[in-house]
Amino acid sequence: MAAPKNAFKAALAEGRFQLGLWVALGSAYAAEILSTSGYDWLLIDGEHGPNDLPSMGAQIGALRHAPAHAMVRPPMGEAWLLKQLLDQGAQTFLIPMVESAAQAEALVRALRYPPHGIRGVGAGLGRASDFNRVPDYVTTANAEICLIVQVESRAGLAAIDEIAAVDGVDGVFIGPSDLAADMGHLGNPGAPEVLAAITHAFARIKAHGKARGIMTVSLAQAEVYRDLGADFMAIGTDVNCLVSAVDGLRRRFLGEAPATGSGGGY
Ligand SMILES: O=C(O)C(=O)C[C@H](O)[C@@H](O)CO
Repeated sequence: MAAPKNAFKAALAEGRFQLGLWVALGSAYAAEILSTSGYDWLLIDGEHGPNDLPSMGAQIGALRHAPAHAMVRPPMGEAWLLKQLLDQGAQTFLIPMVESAAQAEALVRALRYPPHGIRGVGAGLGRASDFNRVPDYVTTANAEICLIVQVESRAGLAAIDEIAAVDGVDGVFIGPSDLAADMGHLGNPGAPEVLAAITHAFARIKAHGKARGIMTVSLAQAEVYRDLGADFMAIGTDVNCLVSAVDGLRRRFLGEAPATGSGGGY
């Protein structure tokens, strides 16, 4: 009996587009509610959501047997935290603020057992091995790890080829909000200069045979990114959907005009 198959990683390898949703409420209950909404993946946001290891672990558990695959974003790509999240059962990681091949190589090693990495052996205590009920977990886990690195700065763009070329990086996710901020377009991820940078980045990622990822809360922008060749994309967040639904409900009942705009530029 082996480590669970990573359906998201397999889909990317087969070129099947994967539709996602950002999950930042920090609630396992909310994650479970969303897990059967038809999205291929849900991003458990430990960078901007009110999350810690226990809350991320609970959300990983809520998605364990769900149709939607759990993608986990830690606040930063620290090996000690990745080790804990791996043992909690996470198999797909989105690591923010990657700006060099050396950083990407260190992440590859942090997510794998020796001899291919430095992951400490202790999954027998965790959900990853079904609490030590999977006898072949440690010898099969490496193959089911999916590493997505975030490029979201000018420095990261300058190193996009070296980063995408790293063996063990399965995909590169462009963070439009932080990239826009670093490019001088804070709050305006749709700026033409940012779109041009994303277009270039996608071409380079594709040239290295890696998956292209991105997120937006604008359906119009999502069409643009899809046409650019996004292989996996989040098209909204649980927080925004909750706010717009409940605020809109009250306005409609009271006959008020709908809210204008889609909120800030993150
Ligand atoms: O830079 C970006 O854009 C991202 O990385 C996504 C944002 O962090 C997230 O806040 C979207 O809600």
